[in-house]
Amino acid sequence: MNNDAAAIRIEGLGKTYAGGKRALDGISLSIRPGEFFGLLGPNGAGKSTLINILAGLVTKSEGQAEIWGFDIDKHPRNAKLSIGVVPQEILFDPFFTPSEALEIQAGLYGIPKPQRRTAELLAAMRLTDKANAYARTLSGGMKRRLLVAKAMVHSPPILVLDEPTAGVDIELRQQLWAYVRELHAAGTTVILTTHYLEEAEELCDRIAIINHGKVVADEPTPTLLARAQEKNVVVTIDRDLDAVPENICFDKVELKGERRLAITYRKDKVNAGEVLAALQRDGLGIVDVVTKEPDLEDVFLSLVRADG
Ligand SMILES: Nc1ncnc2c1ncn2[C@@H]1O[C@H](COP(=O)(O)OP(=O)(O)OP(=O)(O)O)[C@@H](O)[C@H]1O
Repeated sequence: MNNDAAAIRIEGLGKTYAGGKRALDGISLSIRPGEFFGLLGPNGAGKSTLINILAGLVTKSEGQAEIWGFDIDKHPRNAKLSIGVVPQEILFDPFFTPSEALEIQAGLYGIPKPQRRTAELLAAMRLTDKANAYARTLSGGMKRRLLVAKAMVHSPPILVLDEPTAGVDIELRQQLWAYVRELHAAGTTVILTTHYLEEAEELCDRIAIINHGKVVADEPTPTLLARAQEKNVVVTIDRDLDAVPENICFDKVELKGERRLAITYRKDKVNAGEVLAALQRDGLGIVDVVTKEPDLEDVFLSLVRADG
């Protein structure tokens, strides 16, 4: 790879499935080497289609994609060697053991026996005890870990995780992230699709949001968070209220107990001072104010809503 090359470069990528469904509609993205990149979007946004094109499992309809500097059409073999994908679905041959599954996978990539990492990957995924157990006897979490190990047999510089923690319990999720973080710290570029927004917020340096097959945001995580337009404040006032005060400053206001108002306002339209002044104009004294920083969920919803 050239020094200036992106880990992944996607230009005008489109996919129309047989039957006419337009799953990707002109996606362009550039992911830097070493980045921890989050790909978010509602169900059906096109995330898996995008990943499956990169993995060589789905053919694109138009556009270009390069993996580690290798065009997926011109250099499919090198492109494939540069990426490891942990798929969403757990699919294994139930009669192979984890050890065999990793050996077979390494064989598919043409990795000579002495260079295989089977024992090391099993240990990293805490599967050494299960090395010789049939895959069908593994728990859901163990199967998930085996998928990560399978994606790493050829030591790819890029690891893609397609919703790896869906249905995975918290403890296991944390183990999985600890390992992925280790890989990332060692230089692996990580791309993660997830529905768990707090997970993306915690792990990813940069996040792209796709909706209806288009990129609606692609920014460093803090910038994206700052873009949330909805702000929430909870104001405690000095008297009991039996009705909610209406004001054009507020987008939404809810009574939380007798003296607490949860107010949502758009920070591009008003500031907190104006919101509080509006309450004071109604004759309400302000005892306390608590503000909540927007989380990714807020940003995500406001962007997806803006996009229609
Ligand atoms: N093989 C296929 N044939 C026809 N349509 C498909 C096929 N695979 C996906 N689609 C459609 O393309 C759109 C994008 O699907 P995709 O699986 O890429 O979305 P996603 O963002 O990964 O969603 P999810 O989070 O639910 O996995 C959806 O409308 C889906 O129904």
